[in-house]
Amino acid sequence: MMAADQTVHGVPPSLSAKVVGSFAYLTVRDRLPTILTKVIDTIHRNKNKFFEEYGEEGIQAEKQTIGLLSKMRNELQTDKPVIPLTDSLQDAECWNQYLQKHQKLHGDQESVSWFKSPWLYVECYMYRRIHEALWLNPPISDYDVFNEAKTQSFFESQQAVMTICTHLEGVNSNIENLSKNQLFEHFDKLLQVSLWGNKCDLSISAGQDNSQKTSPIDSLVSLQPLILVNDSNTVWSTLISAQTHARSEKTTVRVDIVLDNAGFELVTDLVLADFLVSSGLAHEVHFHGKSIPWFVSDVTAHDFQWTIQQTMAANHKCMSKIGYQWKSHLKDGVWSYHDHPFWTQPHEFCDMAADAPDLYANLQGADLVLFKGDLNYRKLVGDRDWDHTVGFGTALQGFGPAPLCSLRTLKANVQVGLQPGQAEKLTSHEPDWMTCGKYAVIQFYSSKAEQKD
Ligand SMILES: O=P(O)(O)OC[C@H]1O[C@](O)(CO)[C@@H](O)[C@@H]1O
Ligand SMILES: [Mn+2]
Repeated sequence: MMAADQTVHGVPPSLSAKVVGSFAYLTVRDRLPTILTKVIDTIHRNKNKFFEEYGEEGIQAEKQTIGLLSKMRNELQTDKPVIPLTDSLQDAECWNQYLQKHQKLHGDQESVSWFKSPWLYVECYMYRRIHEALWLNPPISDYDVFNEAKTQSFFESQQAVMTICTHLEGVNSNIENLSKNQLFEHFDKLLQVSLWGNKCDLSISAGQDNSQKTSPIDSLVSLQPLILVNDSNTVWSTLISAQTHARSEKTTVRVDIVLDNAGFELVTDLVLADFLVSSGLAHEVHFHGKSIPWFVSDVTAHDFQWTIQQTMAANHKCMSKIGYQWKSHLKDGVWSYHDHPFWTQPHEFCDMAADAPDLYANLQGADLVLFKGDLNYRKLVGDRDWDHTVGFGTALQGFGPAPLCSLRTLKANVQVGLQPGQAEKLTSHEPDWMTCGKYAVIQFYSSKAEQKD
């Protein structure tokens, strides 16, 4: 039987809470129970709302959901085995098969547990169990327990949202007269705004306010040295060659954005997508979101529509104008929103071709796929204990449906593709450089000829 903590064919072990004192360990020991306690509090605080909407049934559902969540928190804190899902949702079978696969790998059921199993697996599992607890309790099955935090974070970033919309409006108003160099400069800025938008997630802060308070454009220069890998030139040349190819073949350029967080980050992604379309760099943008509430702040279909509605309804001329533009992009099919159960499963992305072949085939139709955020990065590289100098292409382990780029602020202790000595230097100055959210990467990979490693 293969031990999960061995390096197999050069692939290092998964990060796991079994390494006492590691970031994974501290997350499972401290941050996940804190998030669960907040979830329980939120449901309890909404008791009267449930009563008003559903009467006594709503109160019963609230109690039972809290019971299930407290039980899970106890399982987590006492390192109990991971148990199968009991709801009959579409993906439950797949989750249970994944569990069986891990049990077989270890030879016994006890060793698949909160602290002993891969961190990526158990952290994803916690969010799926939160969904199960609600789902088993109609009439509150569809309640998004993170909704309040997401809307609050959007409103707390209002000033920054207005600034970025005003900036975009200025760029768009003159876009036809811009030289290629000027276009690149705007592209580069908006790519970085979208990158730093990823600082604003609510999972690393265990649900505490983490919104954008300063001007997203003015801060770019001072943030530049904190980008540890910056492949924005390659991303640009990928788009330019896609454009040239599309012209000669009379086809279109399609960019996919695998979204991460709602709130300010989503606005920065929409701003980038708007620029891609208005500059003619892309003709179509496909957004990919989550089909269930996920990692506190991740975008669901509801958050996506809500954000566009709020932008339209804003009492600010540029913002509202841009909101209407976004709505018409959706109506015209220039933009589209997609979700797929694979995004809320625990798999590494190298499993996608085998486990979600339809999604893999879909992404193959893109000229560029942008993966936002930390969790997507962890899944791209399998959340494994890679040496920092291993190439991004190697860590992807065969995943590469299209040229891709990760835009990620570092919030978990995995990072590949660094120069020899770069990690050591960072560690000597700032031991928590991988988890403090201060550093970032714009990291590109393509299996085509221009690939980097
Ligand atoms: O929203 P992001 O950028 O994916 O960040 C969420 C990250 O926060 C964490 O909860 C930090 O441990 C990770 O699990 C996850 O990678
Ligand atoms: Mn997130």
